[in-house]
This record gives sequence, structure tokens and C-alpha cells, in this order.
Amino acid sequence: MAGLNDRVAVSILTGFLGAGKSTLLNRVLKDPAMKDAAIIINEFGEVGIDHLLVTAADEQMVELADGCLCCTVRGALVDTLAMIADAMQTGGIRPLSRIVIETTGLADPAPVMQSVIGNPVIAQNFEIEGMVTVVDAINALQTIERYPEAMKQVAVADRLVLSKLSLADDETAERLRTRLRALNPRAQIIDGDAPEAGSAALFATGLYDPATKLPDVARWLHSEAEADTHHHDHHHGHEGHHHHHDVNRHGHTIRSYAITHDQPIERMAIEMFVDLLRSTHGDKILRMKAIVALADDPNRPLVLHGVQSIFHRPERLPAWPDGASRETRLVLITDGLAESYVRELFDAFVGKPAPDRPDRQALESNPLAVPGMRF
Ligand SMILES: Nc1nc2c(ncn2[C@@H]2O[C@H](COP(=O)(O)OP(=O)(O)OP(=O)(O)O)[C@@H](O)[C@H]2O)c(=O)[nH]1
Repeated sequence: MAGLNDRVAVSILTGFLGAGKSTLLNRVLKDPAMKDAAIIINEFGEVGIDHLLVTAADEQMVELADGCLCCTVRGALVDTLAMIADAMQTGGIRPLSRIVIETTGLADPAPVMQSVIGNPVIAQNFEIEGMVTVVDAINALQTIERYPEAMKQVAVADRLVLSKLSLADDETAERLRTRLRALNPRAQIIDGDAPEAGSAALFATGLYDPATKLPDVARWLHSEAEADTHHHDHHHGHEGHHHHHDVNRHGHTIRSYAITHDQPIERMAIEMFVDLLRSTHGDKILRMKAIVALADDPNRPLVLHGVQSIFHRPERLPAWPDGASRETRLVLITDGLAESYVRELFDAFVGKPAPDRPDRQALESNPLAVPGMRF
């Protein structure tokens, strides 16, 4: 019997690719006040890695199928919320204090919010509180101009958390703050390193109110509501229409693909592969995430994060995450970079033989030897 005050708060954690959503979520999850919260994670990529790296308890986390929350798996989000509401009402799970949805970095937040607000069954049981957007202090000025999704993520937020401030110079950070204030004058801007960014209180913002945002926000929500009535029949499909819709929403040149490799890799080989990719096509790599079995100790995988041309310091895990198969996985989200090119380069570095491809030694002395490489 859900009355008005029984509605469970749904918080949305968004931010462009690699902004630092999972990092922030992992911090917030350490707050004991998050004990009764459920986490819904969505990934855009053939092979998920995020769910291995977010440290929520298994029963606390739901991973939505591959695809983007704002289009292909929106039906899955509605289904998941409906299932949670049902389980709470029938006593199948204990009451939740909050649900946090971590969107993909490419998500347009408006349709995600509309899934909660616009569906009568869902809206009866849930309400949006805490629209938090992580903004990467080194890349955001450019991404906001280049990708409308990034701009929307900023405009809809109740709170903007600035990540990676220690890596940005003061002038860039100040220009970014000015830009953010113009896009969303009422949002609170929080330094990502501040204690309040890493606590459950981050999401306690009060009920979501589009009237506190620029008029565009109400318009986006409204147009998603309209789109809903047009596309309703398609929401449970994963093919055809939605594939098309995905591509339209995210631009024709954005691609996500995964590379797997079942043999341990020399550290030098992976470093050179990443270096070459970054130095030649850094601007086209929106995101790279990898978990790598290294030859020196395959039991302690290496985790790599690339965000545009910035590659963060690699992290060596003490062991493979539970349930993970022990093979190397790379997920790339690129804009205007052919999958075949990246695959060939990877194969060349890990030593997979192929008749008409230069081997690693040849590449080290002349990267131009990779077919299709352009500067
Ligand atoms: N120095 C620094 N690095 C950060 C900070 N926040 C995140 N990172 C690094 O940025 C990289 C990406 O962080 P994630 O938390 O995985 O980013 P995400 O937004 O969840 O990424 P996607 O899910 O792919 O969109 C990782 O290497 C993090 O360690 C920060 O505040 N400072």
C-alpha cells in the first residue's frame, strides 16, 4: 500500500564517459546510511566491466542488460523498478531506503527520468530525489560543447560534483565553473574531494523540481513524455527500431566494442598498445576500460582507465573480482575510429600472428606500418 510518503527515492547518478561516477559511488557506498539502498547499473558496451569494479554487495546491485538506459534498455529499467516495488510490497525484500541508478556516460538523462515520472505504476511507488552529475574537471569544457548528452546531464542536475580537480589547472577549473553556472544556475557545485560528496547525503536534495532548472529541462522532459506515447510499443524490444534509435540519439560515429584475449599479456605490450592508441587517436577514444591478465602475475589483474586522451594511473588488483573469468577484456567507446583498426593494433601487440600485418617489433619502430593509420 504505497501512499505518498512511502515512495522510495530514486537518485540518478550521471556524468559523461569516465567522469568518475563509479569512483564516487564506491565512496558513497561506504557510508553506513547506504546499507538499505539498491544500486542499478547500466553499461554501454558488449562486455561489462563496471559491475566487477563497483563494490556493492551482490544482493544490493542489479545490472541492466547491455545497451543504453536512455533508449535500448529503458524498458528493462521500468521492469526492474516494477519488480522491486512488487518485492517490497509482498515482503520479498526488506524496504529500501533509496535506489541509485548509475547511468552510462552517454545517457541522455531526460528519458531516464521520464521512465520514473511518466509511468503511473512506477510513479506511484517511486519519486526522483537527487539528480547528481559528475563533471570531469579536465575534459568537461570540451565534452559539453561536443556532446549534447553531456550538456543535458549538467543542465538537469541538482548537484554537480567536480571530479579530478587535482589534475586540472585553476584557470580551467574556474572557466568550467562559469560554464556550469550558466547551464544550471541553481545547482550546487561540489568539489569531488569534499567529504559531503562521498556521503549518502549527496542524494538528499528534496523532490526533483524541473522548475528550478533552465526552461530547456522542462521542455526535454515534456518531449520525452510525448515520445513515450509514440514509441510505447517498442519499449521491450532490443532490436530493430531501438538499434536505430540508439544510433540517432548518440550520433552515427560513436561505437562500442570489446576485445578479449585468453592468454596473459606482457606489461610492455599492453603499455605500448595503449600509448600508441592514445598518442595517435586520443581524441577519438571517448572511453577505454580494461582488465588485463599480466604475464608476470596473471592472478593480479591490471585495471586501466582511459578517458579521451587522459589515461589514469593503472591499478593492480590483489585478485580477480568474484565471478569474473580470468581473461583480458577491453571495452572501448570510440567516436570515428574503426573497430578493425583497434583490433589489428591489439593483435599485433599481443603477438597474434596474421599474414599481412606488421608484428610488434615493426610497429615499435614504425607505427605508420599499421594499415589505415592516419595522423
Ligand atoms: N585523479 C582523479 N581520478 C579520478 C577521479 N574520479 C575518477 N577518477 C579516475 O577516472 C577514471 C574513470 O573513473 P570511473 O569512476 O570509472 O568513471 P565512470 O564515470 O564511472 O566511467 P564510465 O562508467 O565509463 O562512464 C578512473 O581511472 C578513476 O580512478 C578524481 O576525482 N581524481
